[in-house]
Amino acid sequence: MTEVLRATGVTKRFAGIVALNDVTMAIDEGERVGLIGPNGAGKTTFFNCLLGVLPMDGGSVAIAGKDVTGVAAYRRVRAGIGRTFQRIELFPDCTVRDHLLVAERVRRGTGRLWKDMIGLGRPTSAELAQCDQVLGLLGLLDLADEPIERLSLGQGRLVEVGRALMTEPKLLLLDEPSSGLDRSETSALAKTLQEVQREQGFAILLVEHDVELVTSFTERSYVLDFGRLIAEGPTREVMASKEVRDAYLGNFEVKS
Ligand SMILES: Nc1ncnc2c1ncn2[C@@H]1O[C@H](COP(=O)(O)OP(=O)(O)OP(=O)(O)O)[C@@H](O)[C@H]1O
Repeated sequence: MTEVLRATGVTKRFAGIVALNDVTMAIDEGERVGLIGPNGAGKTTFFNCLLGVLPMDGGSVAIAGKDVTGVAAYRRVRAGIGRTFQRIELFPDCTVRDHLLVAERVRRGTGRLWKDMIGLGRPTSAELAQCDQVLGLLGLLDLADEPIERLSLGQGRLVEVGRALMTEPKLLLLDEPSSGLDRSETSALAKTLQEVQREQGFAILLVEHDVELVTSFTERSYVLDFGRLIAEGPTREVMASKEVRDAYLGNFEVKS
């Protein structure tokens, strides 16, 4: 198995708070792994350290065997890490296809802002083909020319996933994809994600408060509490452990 992530001893402080304390995690290609813990445990901070959005105070990060500690975020994307956002970070007037095309240019490093600004930055046929392939995988092809503002929240989440897939990640970080979705929208999103993930073979690290989704979607989980890893192992065993239940299960949102 090839490792897509090895994070070792990741430590992050904000003023007096130790948000991450010596966190170590490894993920193999194609694995679906959960990262869970109560509010303020450090999950988003960990994502941001992996992505290079936040500098770390200690530790190292390797993506697909390449040490990216201290490396800029866009270079980490090219090394194989992708993400979706908890809050949908989309531009309401732009079409679904436009959102994906922008991401493709980030990966290739062919962002041509000056050309885009004077209308010369038309997408190439290869860019359009890749975009339509990803839209097809996610069942969004019929919506390609729709402005984002016409989409449901669930469809918007899939566009976020599509945008991340355009960078061809080996590891996709999903930040609370079920947030704001009802049970049936969450199940539909999970089903599509699972199908696409199986077909494409990338690994997923999922931050999620929805216990049902984490339990059904991930094989293994890590549990953070006050910035420390307090448990790791097969998700069902982790969820059943007393230490984990004591730490935070009372805070979990179980959707009916
Ligand atoms: N930019 C920041 N400045 C200061 N403190 C921060 C900053 N970002 C996070 N923290 C603190 O670091 C700790 C971890 O926060 P983080 O957002 O990573 O937790 P989380 O597990 O993602 O929580 P949630 O489930 O609520 O999203 C918290 O105590 C938080 O207040």
